[in-house]
Amino acid sequence: MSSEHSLTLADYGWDEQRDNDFAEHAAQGLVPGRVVRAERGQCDVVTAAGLIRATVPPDSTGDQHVLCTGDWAALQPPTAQSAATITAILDRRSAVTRARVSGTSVGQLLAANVDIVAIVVSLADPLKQSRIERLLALAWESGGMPLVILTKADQCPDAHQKATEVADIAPGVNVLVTSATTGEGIDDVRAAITGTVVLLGRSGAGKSSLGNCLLGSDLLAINTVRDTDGKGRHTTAWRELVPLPGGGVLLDTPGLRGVGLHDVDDGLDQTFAEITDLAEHCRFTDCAHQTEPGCAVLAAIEDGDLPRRRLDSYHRLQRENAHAAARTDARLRAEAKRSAKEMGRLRKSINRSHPRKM
Ligand SMILES: Nc1nc2c(ncn2[C@@H]2O[C@H](COP(=O)(O)OP(=O)(O)OP(=O)(O)O)[C@@H](O)[C@H]2O)c(=O)[nH]1
Ligand SMILES: [Zn+2]
Repeated sequence: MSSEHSLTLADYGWDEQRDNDFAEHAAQGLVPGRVVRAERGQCDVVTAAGLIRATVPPDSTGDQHVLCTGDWAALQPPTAQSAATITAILDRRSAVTRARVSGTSVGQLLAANVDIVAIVVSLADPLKQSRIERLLALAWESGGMPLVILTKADQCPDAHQKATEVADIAPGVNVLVTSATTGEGIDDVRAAITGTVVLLGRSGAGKSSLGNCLLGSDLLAINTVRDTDGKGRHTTAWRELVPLPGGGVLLDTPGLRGVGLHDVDDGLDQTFAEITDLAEHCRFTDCAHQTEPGCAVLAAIEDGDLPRRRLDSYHRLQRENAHAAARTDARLRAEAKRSAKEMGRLRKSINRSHPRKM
């Protein structure tokens, strides 16, 4: 009996509101589960009966359901004849999305239903403010609450000075100083975590080390999990979603190389909240804070109240975001051209292979 079986769905973040919302699915004999790892067409899901593997059929338009770690789903439970099947994805309360590295117009979902988006930054490396701002925009946009966790404090003589610098570019965001080596700040992180937390940061930032600290001795439970699909098979599954001993759930993403922005207008406004506030006092409501007369943002720079770098960074990220939006528009136009005939053919073939309404 592994410790896996003493866990309940509540340990994975299931709550009363979800339970209420699920009533209509439950009436159809479906069960809830949370995706701990998603692949194309298949995923590992934690249900009240343990971890199972489920298939993910195409949705009613023929597109693959885009499932992601952290999603809650309604499942048709497995039978002697067939594997479990995902029939619906429950409404996401939040979603972390980035532009795809390939530069296509569709965003890539990194994590779903996260309450805290923790940006992990190593103090052993020089601070890259714009990188933090970029991740903050992504975090704000997700609908989760951003948090900055500075790691490797033991490698940095002026860790708290650095924390102040980071706090200056992260209005409204809690900034914590930690070390996985000395244990500094780990309790602060525990105290700051509610619900599901995702760690975002570049490779080597110290995410795994931090995760290990938070997990304590339960870490080994990550890799060995019993497959309970009723067929008695035992498999080893790599999971990206793990309950923390003191409460909360850790969502582990693979190290991020490039993080392109995708549709983050609001996220940028929250990241640069002091600029957004100043902008309300510009003479023109559509002021771009470039050369306009009566610009309150430029006046603040002039007065030394706002660093020039902050505005430059804001403009740069806005431009990048606008480019991503233009790509999306181009894709939507191209999709609209797809012939009705093609769509009809697609639908027929789906109805044949999946007679049940999704
Ligand atoms: N001195 C010191 N080193 C640390 C600390 N945390 C992590 N490291 C080291 O930094 C390196 C990278 O740490 P990881 O935890 O693997 O980083 P990561 O962000 O998970 O990296 P990816 O898995 O590649 O995304 C390892 O050599 C760790 O031992 C710390 O608090 N202090
Ligand atoms: Zn202005």
